[in-house]
Amino acid sequence: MKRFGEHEVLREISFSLGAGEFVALIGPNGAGKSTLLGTLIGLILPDSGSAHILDQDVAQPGEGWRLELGYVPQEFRGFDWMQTGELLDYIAAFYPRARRRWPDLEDWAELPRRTRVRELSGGQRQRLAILLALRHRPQVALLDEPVSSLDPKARRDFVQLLHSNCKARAAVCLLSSHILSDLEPLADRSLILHHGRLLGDWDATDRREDLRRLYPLAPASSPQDLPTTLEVLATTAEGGLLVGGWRRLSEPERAQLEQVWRSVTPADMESVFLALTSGERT
Ligand SMILES: Nc1ncnc2c1ncn2[C@@H]1O[C@H](COP(=O)(O)OP(=O)(O)OP(=O)(O)O)[C@@H](O)[C@H]1O
Repeated sequence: MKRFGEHEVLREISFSLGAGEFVALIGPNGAGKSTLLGTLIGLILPDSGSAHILDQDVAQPGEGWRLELGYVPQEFRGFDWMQTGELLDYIAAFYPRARRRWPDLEDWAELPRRTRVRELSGGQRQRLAILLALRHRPQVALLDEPVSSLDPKARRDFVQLLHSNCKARAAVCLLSSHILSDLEPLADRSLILHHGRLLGDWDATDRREDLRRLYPLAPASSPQDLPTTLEVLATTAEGGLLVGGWRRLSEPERAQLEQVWRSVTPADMESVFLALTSGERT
């Protein structure tokens, strides 16, 4: 739990991150994503509770743990007077020589080494923050909206690079973003945060196969008529439903249900996000 004054910003959140997982952290503005990431990196101290990544208690970092972390902040500030090359060399000095390079990431960033940080464009500044945080190929990458200022090609290439690295090195990657189309095809899991609570933690297969959006075909369609194996997770303003448990239905049950409800496949990340955060949850 984390409180700022009287405001409870994170509540009863529990999840674990395992090796090789590429996880999307999504939620509306003010949901608590940055606070959660700050807690995981050890920058923000929770008032109660604990957080573990790869079995490591983040409040009690063991020797070498910091070397295995990479954190991309939502906004990169400071070092304005330095040239980007100087800053990269300066930060590299904190890491052992063998950990200072990720050539593909450096090629992707295409940063002019002699330009001062204050003269970089917003997107270049974001590329610099990414390079500073990840060039040592950490085992745990925590990224707070790292792609919001990047152009579409840079965004796509970066997310793919990050994903390939995560899989090749069995690293953990937790990435918050509002651009769900980037994450949809790659995320193994999606965590949905709203008002400081974790509303959902689905792995991609569960979300695709087990969740469905249903829309009434007849005015008389009522959630009470649904098979009891289905769980209604949220209702939307248009009378639609987000349901879980689709996998457990037999073919005849699905056919019967589809006479009165139109089932929309798949329940993609965006529709699940919208139903849970703007619909009425049950
Ligand atoms: N240092 C602080 N002092 C007081 N309140 C804070 C502080 N940092 C964050 N908050 C509050 O905590 C809540 C969560 O903020 P947070 O930045 O974690 O949200 P977020 O999900 O990252 O939002 P966004 O998508 O807009 O970046 C907000 O209501 C915010 O006003």
